[in-house]
Order: sequence, then structure tokens, then C-alpha cells
Amino acid sequence: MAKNTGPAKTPVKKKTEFSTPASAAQDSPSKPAQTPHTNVGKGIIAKPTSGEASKEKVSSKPHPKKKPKEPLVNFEEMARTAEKTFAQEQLSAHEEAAPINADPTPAEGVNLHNIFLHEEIPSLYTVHITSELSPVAKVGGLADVVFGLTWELQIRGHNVEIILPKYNNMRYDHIYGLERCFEDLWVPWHNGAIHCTVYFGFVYGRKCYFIEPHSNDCFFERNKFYGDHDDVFRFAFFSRAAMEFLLKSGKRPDIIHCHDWQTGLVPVFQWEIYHRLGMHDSRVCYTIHNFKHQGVCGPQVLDAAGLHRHEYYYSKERLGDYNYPEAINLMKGGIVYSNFITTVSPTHAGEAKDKGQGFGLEPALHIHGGKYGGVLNGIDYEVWNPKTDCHIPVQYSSENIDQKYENKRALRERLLMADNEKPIIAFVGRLDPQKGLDLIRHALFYCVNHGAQFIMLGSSPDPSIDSYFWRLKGEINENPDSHIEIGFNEELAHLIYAGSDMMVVPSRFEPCGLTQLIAMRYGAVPLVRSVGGLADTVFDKDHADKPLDQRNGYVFHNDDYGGIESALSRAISCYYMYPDHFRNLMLNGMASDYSWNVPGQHYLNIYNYIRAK
Ligand SMILES: Nc1ncnc2c1ncn2[C@@H]1O[C@H](COP(=O)(O)OP(=O)(O)O[C@H]2O[C@H](CO)[C@@H](O)[C@H](O)[C@H]2O)[C@@H](O)[C@H]1O
Repeated sequence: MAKNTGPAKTPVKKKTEFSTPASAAQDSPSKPAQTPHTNVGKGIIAKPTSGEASKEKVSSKPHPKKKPKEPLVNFEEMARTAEKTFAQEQLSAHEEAAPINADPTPAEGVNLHNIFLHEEIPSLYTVHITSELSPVAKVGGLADVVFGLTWELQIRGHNVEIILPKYNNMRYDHIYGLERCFEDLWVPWHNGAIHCTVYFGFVYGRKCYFIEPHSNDCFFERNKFYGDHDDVFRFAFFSRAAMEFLLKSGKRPDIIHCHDWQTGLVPVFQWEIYHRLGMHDSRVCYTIHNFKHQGVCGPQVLDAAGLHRHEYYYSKERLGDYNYPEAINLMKGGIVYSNFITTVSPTHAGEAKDKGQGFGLEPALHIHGGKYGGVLNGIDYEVWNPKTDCHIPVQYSSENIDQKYENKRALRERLLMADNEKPIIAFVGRLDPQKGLDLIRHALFYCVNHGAQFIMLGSSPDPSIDSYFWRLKGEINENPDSHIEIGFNEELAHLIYAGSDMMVVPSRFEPCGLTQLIAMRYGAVPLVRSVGGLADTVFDKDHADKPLDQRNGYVFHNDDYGGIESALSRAISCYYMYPDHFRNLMLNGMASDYSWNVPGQHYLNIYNYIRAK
């Protein structure tokens, strides 16, 4: 009985290392093994350890859908309709165009390379203001980034604190020692003030403050993090409350680091209000994780938040939105008013500014280009560590990588999938059109028809997308080679990373992407589209301009079925026909360093550059 369910260690035919089969030109789909390679039966490909029983299970169960039929649906259109309705609702209350008040003060140009010098940095006091933190309030990658970066700063000896809303649906079981620490915080709102209580607690050693407003709006008692019609008000309030808390509690951080549209007003408040109230030495770093969601809204938010000079704030140089003359744009406020803006990979920094991926904010990025750059995300190497991961049944590392296949077996068992010799290809992520939903669906059908299994874990706040995938799940439910899991499940995500052979990330755009980094840490080979941070981190086995030991996955360029098929067919073929090469890819990924070590230093250099001196 073979010991694992991974690719065999002996190649079927010896070919030049990492050679490209003639049929495998990038982005031109070659024909992969239609059924598992014929040598499988001869024992060259490793078999499942559950052995004969599992073979019987597979062969005795007739494949209910030999060729599942792939339906067509336009996810982009689905999401656009929902967004349009939302934007119209937001804007309808304000019909007049606001005059422009010209007073631009863009920063002087700065060369990022010059500030990324490892010069001595004094101990800094940094406060992160954020709407997400892993694992207590996680929707996506923002939560992971704040969790990982804050720890990196802390272990380097800096004083780091995090301010979050006190959501009623947080994972309170991950907060240690939660207690009230500031009873009477009155936060200006409309013409009065809202009474708040602030709590303090530790999240895996990180010092966190949670703001709880007491008002009839119940801003953070919605049993969800986002997706309500008044989100812009909820997070504008949170931003104001966080700044008021800093002021009233006497905290004077060197650096305030805030994230995405939800906290885009923080730098505005800092400069326009709190700077004059004694917080003159705090500087703001603003990180954009996703340009698509900008907090475009009507003027009522400004009134509520105490920013009353409409004409001043509406100007194109400040918060005025470029596309809707009646609207303000919270993310634009963050760009204009912060001391430094980052996005989460160097490639995406360029795409957002110059290649149409700034979702309308390109002019602001150009004007403020002197204080803008890309810092590649890391992942937390303690949370994402197959050697110590308590969510997976068998721990492993590159030294005993065969143990990974025990997790593959456990994953199949848990999802009631066939235990056979096929590779598992998976997707984990938010079900947003950004992620290339039609390509993910296509990958599922392609895999089950071409000798692979497919697992998808994801969820969407958009009910039409969620229900589409529920229907698809119903259709493929009986197929033993595929599984769709809808919902957010952190623990299952760990098992999927550990049990899969490959992870697909066919994004339309991807500011950084964490799933390919986590996949590599767990020895799952990434198959990605060449955009944003995916292009910065995954190097194609056959085509990359890199030494062999740095090639770690498969990359395709075209945003279409042909593109993804090209990567899938090359990967599936390699898995069956060149298992040693496939194993090299796994090991190369595991050997790379995508921890917070390097990006942590980059952020410190930025902080040091902007701090009051
Ligand atoms: N249903 C589910 N169950 C369990 N876990 C799930 C899950 N759905 C997603 N996750 C987890 O959430 C994280 C998602 O990371 P992504 O890089 O895809 O971030 P996202 O697109 O949300 O955020 C944005 O911010 C991040 C951080 O900057 C950028 O990397 C990214 O490009 C940008 O779009 C991963 O840890 C993944 O495992």
C-alpha cells in the first residue's frame, strides 16, 4: 500500500527539468491527462492509504455526472446592479453640484527606495484604527494584515495598539481579559454627541480597544460587519470615535495607521480637527487594500461627523468624488489628507495609478504620487504554520511533506469526497467578482472533467451571488470529485490549505492576495492570474524569468477560459507525469519567505520617514 495520496516521486518519463511540453505554451490550453495517467494502475502514482477499500469505494460508485454541464451567468452584471442601486440611494438626498475650492497641497516627491533603508529607527508608538482584526472580526485579508503587521511591530519593540468597533458578532472567545477602560466617551455626532464605552482586551498579545456606542442606531449590533445601507455612517462614526478616544484618553501616537474606506476620514479628522486640539505630532499612514470599495456617499455624512464646511470638503482637491459631482469619497479623503499612502503590493501600486485599476482615483494618486507606494503584504507565520497548526489533524513541514497527505485524506473524509489518486485543486476566498467567479466555476467543471478534484470555500454579502453558488452546489452535490462550501469557516480553510495540492486564484484584479501565500506555506502549488500581488509572488514553472529554485507555481495572463485552462492543464499534467517536478514546486513555495519580516521593516521605514522629527 502506498504511503501517500500525492504525486508519485518517480517521473513517468524523464524530460529535461522544468521543460515546457510543446503543447503547454502559456495561456494556450494543452490537453492534460483526461483520466488519471495509465501508469497510475502500475503503482507509479502513489495511491490512497485507505487502499483497497477506497479503490472499491471509487470504482463501485458510478460517477453521477460524467460531464457536468457548465451554466453561464454574468457575475459582474449581478454585482453592478446591486452596487448601482446602493450608490443611487446614497446620492439621491443631495442634488446640487458643489463648487470647487482650489487649494491643493500635494506632497513633494519621494523615492520609496530611498526610504527603504535600514536606518536606526527609534521606538515608535503606533495605533491602528481598523474595521477588521483576525480572528475576532474577520471578513477577508484586511483582518489578517492588521493581525500580522501589528505583531511584527510589537516583537520589534514598538508600542502598538489597535482600535476596533465593538461588534456584537465578534469572536469574543479570542479576546482575553476584556474589561471597560473608559466609561464616558462622548463622541460629537450631528448636533449632539453619542455616549460610548471603551473596552480593553488582548487578542493573542495585541493590545486592543473596542468602542461601543450607546445609541438607537445600534451601529455595531447588526450581527454582521458590513452590508447595511448606513455603512458609511457607521464607519464615519467609528473613525470620529477612535480619534476622540485618542484625544480624551491622552494618547498621542507617533503614527496612526488606518485602513481602507472605512477609516478614510481618520486623516481628515486628524488634520482638520485633532491636530489643533493638541495632537499635532501624530502622523497618518493610510493603507488601501482594495480600491474598488471607496465609501462614495452624500454630504449627510460630513454633517453628522462635524465637517460642516461643505464647499471646502466637496472640492475636487479634497473629498469631492471625481465621477459623481454630488458625492464625497471617503477613500479620497484618506489619500489627500494622510502623510503616506500604501497599497499592498508594488505591482498593484502601479496598476492603480496608471493602468486603470484605481477605480476612478487615478488623478488623486497622481497628484499625491509623492507620498504613495506599494508594500507587499506578509502572512503571519505563527498562525499559518503547518508544523504547529492545531486546525489540521497531522502537522508537517518540508522535511516530512508526505504527512501532508494525511490531511488530504482527512479533508476528503470531512467533505465526503472520493479517496482516489487525483490532485485536489481548491479556491478559498470572498465570492466577489474581483476574484474571477466565472473562472472559478469554470475551473471546477474543467477539473472534474480532466482528472482532478475541486473544492471551493467562500461566501458573499451579495445574496444573488450566494444563492447562485447554492444552486450550483445543489447541481454538483452528488459528484464525488467536487465540493462547494458556502460560508465563512476559518478552521476548514486551514484544512483546505493543508489538504490541497493546488490553489487557484484567477482574480480579475488582486491588490496583493494572501491565499497564494498561505497555499505556498502549506505546500499547495498556486495557479494564479498575473495581476497585482499575484504577479509579485508567483513565478511560473515553465515560463518565469527566474532560477528553477524560485519557480513556485503556474501563472496565466488572459482573463478568459483559455487562460485558466492553460494553467490547469499544465499543472494537472505535471502532477501526473512529472511528480518530482511537482514536488519541487511545492518545496520551492515552502522555502520562500513571505512572513512579515521584510514588509514590517518597510512599514517602519515609512513611519520613520513621516514621523514628527
Ligand atoms: N469563506 C471563507 N472562510 C474562511 N476563510 C476565508 C473565507 N474567505 C476568505 N477567507 C480568508 O480571508 C483571507 C482572504 O485574503 P485575500 O487576500 O483574498 O483578501 P481580500 O480579497 O479579502 O482583501 C483585500 O485585502 C487583502 C489584504 O491586504 C489583499 O491581499 C487582497 O488582495 C485584497 O483584495 C484569507 O486568509 C482567506 O483564507
